[in-house]
Amino acid sequence: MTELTPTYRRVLLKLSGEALMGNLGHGIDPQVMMRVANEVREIVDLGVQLGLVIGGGNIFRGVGLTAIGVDRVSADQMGMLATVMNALAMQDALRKVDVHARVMSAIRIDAICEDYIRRRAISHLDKGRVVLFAAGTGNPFFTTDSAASLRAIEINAQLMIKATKVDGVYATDPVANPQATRFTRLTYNEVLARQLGVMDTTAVVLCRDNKMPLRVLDMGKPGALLRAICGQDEGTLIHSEE
Ligand SMILES: Nc1ncnc2c1ncn2[C@@H]1O[C@H](COP(=O)(O)OP(=O)(O)OP(=O)(O)O)[C@@H](O)[C@H]1O
Ligand SMILES: O=c1ccn([C@@H]2O[C@H](COP(=O)(O)O)[C@@H](O)[C@H]2O)c(=O)[nH]1
Repeated sequence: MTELTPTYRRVLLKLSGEALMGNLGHGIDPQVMMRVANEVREIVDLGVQLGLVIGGGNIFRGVGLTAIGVDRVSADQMGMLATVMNALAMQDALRKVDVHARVMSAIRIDAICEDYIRRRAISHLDKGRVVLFAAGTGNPFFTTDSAASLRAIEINAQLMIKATKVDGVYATDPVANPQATRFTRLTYNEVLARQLGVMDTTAVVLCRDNKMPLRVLDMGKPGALLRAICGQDEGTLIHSEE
């Protein structure tokens, strides 16, 4: 077996909340959680500093709640709290596989986890702890993709990974159109011009303007994360113009 060497020293990984529920209709599938925790351990064991942002779509999404009459700001606050629950669950799963992890929340919930303070987050990363950035940006009307882009830039990550339910960026949504073709490489401007819906525009623009490379890959594919971190051609790479 060939030995894997990491290409990146510090990475921000965005995990799909929805993918955490596996085949369940809601919540967290413990098997999916433990599989991801083990993959994170492999990456940390290689000496890679890892920040995590987990979505909340397996519990609440603001837009879904407004559809049943919840005020948008309250709905988004519920969505952000859902991301805190996922982060706490992942912190626990990581502890079970002997990975030191700290949840840092953008909304103050200091009886449960630390507040997000950038310098403290970087200090945790330098000590080899995984930092779970919870509660998104702390503001309504955003998504965890935007939060992931923001944190990736703030911590000077060398790569952001969006691990999701599809194995890359396609010409059209592959869930709606199974014939769609996958890109191996794209620029952010191409993503915007073609209106490729894999990530919201705010997140795309933040990454583009701050030259943050992004790899989109399948969270359900064993070993995909490790291969991406070792610079292998996994999913789709999105980058700024050369
Ligand atoms: N051009 C495209 N290429 C790839 N996926 C696309 C495209 N357009 C839309 N999608 C959809 O984007 C989805 C991924 O983004 P989405 O924000 O919905 O999920 P997530 O961020 O992984 O989940 P969560 O919000 O729970 O964290 C895919 O499941 C896919 O159906
Ligand atoms: O900065 C943020 C991040 C998230 N939200 C709300 O949380 C849910 C869940 O996040 P997903 O990215 O959809 O998984 C989101 O729908 C928003 O309602 C937020 O308000 N601000």
